[in-house]
Amino acid sequence: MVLQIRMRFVGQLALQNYWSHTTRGVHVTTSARHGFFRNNQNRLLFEHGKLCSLTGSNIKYLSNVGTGSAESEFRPEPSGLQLESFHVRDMYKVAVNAVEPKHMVENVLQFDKFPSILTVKDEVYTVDHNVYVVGFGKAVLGMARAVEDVLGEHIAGGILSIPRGQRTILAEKDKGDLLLTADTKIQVYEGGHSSLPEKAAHEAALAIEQLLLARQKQDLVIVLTSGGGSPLLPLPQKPITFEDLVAVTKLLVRRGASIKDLNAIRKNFERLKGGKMIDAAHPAKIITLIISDVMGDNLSMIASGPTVREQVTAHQCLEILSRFGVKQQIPPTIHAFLQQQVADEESRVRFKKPSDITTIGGPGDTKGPGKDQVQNVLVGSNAIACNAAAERARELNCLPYILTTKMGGEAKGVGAMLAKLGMFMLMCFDRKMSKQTNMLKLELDIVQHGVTKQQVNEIIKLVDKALNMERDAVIITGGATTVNLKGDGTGGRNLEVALGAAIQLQKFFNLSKPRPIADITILSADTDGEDGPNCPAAGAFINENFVIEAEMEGVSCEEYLDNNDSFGLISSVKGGSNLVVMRMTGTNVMDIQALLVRNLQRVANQPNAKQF
Ligand SMILES: Nc1ncnc2c1ncn2[C@@H]1O[C@H](COP(=O)(O)OP(=O)(O)O)[C@@H](O)[C@H]1O
Ligand SMILES: O=C(O)[C@H](O)COP(=O)(O)O
Repeated sequence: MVLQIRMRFVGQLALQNYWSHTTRGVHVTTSARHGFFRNNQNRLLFEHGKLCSLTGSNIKYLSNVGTGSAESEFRPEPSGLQLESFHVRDMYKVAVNAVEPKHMVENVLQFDKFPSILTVKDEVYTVDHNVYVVGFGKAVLGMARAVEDVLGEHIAGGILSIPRGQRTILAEKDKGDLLLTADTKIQVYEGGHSSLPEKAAHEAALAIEQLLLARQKQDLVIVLTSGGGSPLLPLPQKPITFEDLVAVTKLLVRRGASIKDLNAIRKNFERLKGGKMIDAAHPAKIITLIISDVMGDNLSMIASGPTVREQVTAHQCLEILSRFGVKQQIPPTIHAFLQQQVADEESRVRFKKPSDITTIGGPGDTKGPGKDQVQNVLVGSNAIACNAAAERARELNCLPYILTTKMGGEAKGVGAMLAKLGMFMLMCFDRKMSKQTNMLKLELDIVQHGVTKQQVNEIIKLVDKALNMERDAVIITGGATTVNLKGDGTGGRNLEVALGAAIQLQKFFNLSKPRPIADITILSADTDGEDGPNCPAAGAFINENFVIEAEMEGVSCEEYLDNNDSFGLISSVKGGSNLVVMRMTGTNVMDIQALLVRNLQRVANQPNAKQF
């Protein structure tokens, strides 16, 4: 059977072509150096005059690559996009659904109506129209709705500080179950959409402080915290002003400060963070329900630990400001605030024994006020999302391996590492390839990036198993990378991970002659649905062809990356079809990466491979 396909030229290509598809394969003649053909269903990609990839509604996998001739195998595919991209996106979406805030909170609240007893893990509370709810973060709206559903009329009041536009977006996405009830007693402030605090969030923080200061012994305060809570609760210590707080945050964010460093600063400079909320609510009891967006789920870090006591010293803050080279640029009020603290700390050390300087309620404190007043409960984390992604991978006939839920480091470097890992796995699938590329060097690079030797061995075993079981292999990672901002483009860390991966894959493919047949797909996306400020995408997925595809459209990945314009680039390639667009999800457990490496031998062995 011969299939004739009408094609149109894309880009400035001078191609002479003849393409027929028979039971045995695809035959191509081309004078193109680079380029691709595309019609509605099919895409042919050339590099250096050679056919290097073919994707389409029912054509994939070339077993012999070279100018003029190639064989293909039959495989059904949805709507012209590669199946792997559907798989990795599916894993990501299932992961996000698994950490939807409402059911995570419902899991830990057990309420007996008669006689009005609330049980949270091992703690028991008497409830009688005495519950106040405060919350700040990207996931607290759905969390508050769960509290409303469980405690109903017993809620006497409350205040939430959430990202701007979140209610509208969730309503538009048909996520009414994450919105508050019609007769809610909880007031909502919307403001802030990034690490930088905004005025509306400051007003929310002032209102929350007022609500807490008015609490009595018989009251129960439920504090809902989730990632993104820190910038949604800005309340500076005097004499620091709100504007000063914005200024110092801006300086640190631009220098690529991690959330750990930012939050250390916030705990010292602000009056509801680092456990200070316990004092504000005293003598009421507090239950804090937490969805984690920090690696390792350290509760004092999430939303800057409002109910977890930790004192950050002036010296620690000065070290952070120096490390990022911004010490000379901080506003004078902050300078004065820190100098005063240094003087206080020094006089305390001079006049007291070391055993006396333990912070009351801090680590090691057993008798400070508020010790029994607060119950901090972790209800959701990145690990839950990664496990769900792995489970989905199994359902999709892949063998998954969760490499880490603490993936940190510079975004594009992490992308490059994932690409190297993908190449390494490809060679494990097909040892012949290791003759073309130095496998040992790849392994060393991966280990240098923090993957342990034991993990490498486990990945090798995973690939062996995938070969035996005729499955594809998937590596799942979770965490949050950082970006050292230099340019003024639009983007986010996940888009930079994807671009870093694409560039690294292209380097391999340029070096390896002939160009290897590979199928490596890498997705990186933020579970909150928005990757970076003003970025309409959650992340992106790429494969080994992405850089060439970008070049075909006249754009250079490196240039865009240098300007931190990862969104600008990926949205302009193939109409942005590599973007993962979610809009706000109403949850936030950092990011997810999925690296899918196809077992090409499995595909070659498929019974329907020769149906065409
Ligand atoms: N143009 C950009 N390209 C890449 N990353 C960016 C860009 N602008 C900001 N970022 C990064 O985005 C991060 C903030 O993202 P955001 O979505 O606001 O917060 P969250 O960490 O809660 O997801 C910061 O780490 C910042 O360095
Ligand atoms: O933008 C930020 O600074 C982070 O989202 C902060 O996260 P956090 O609210 O957990 O501190």
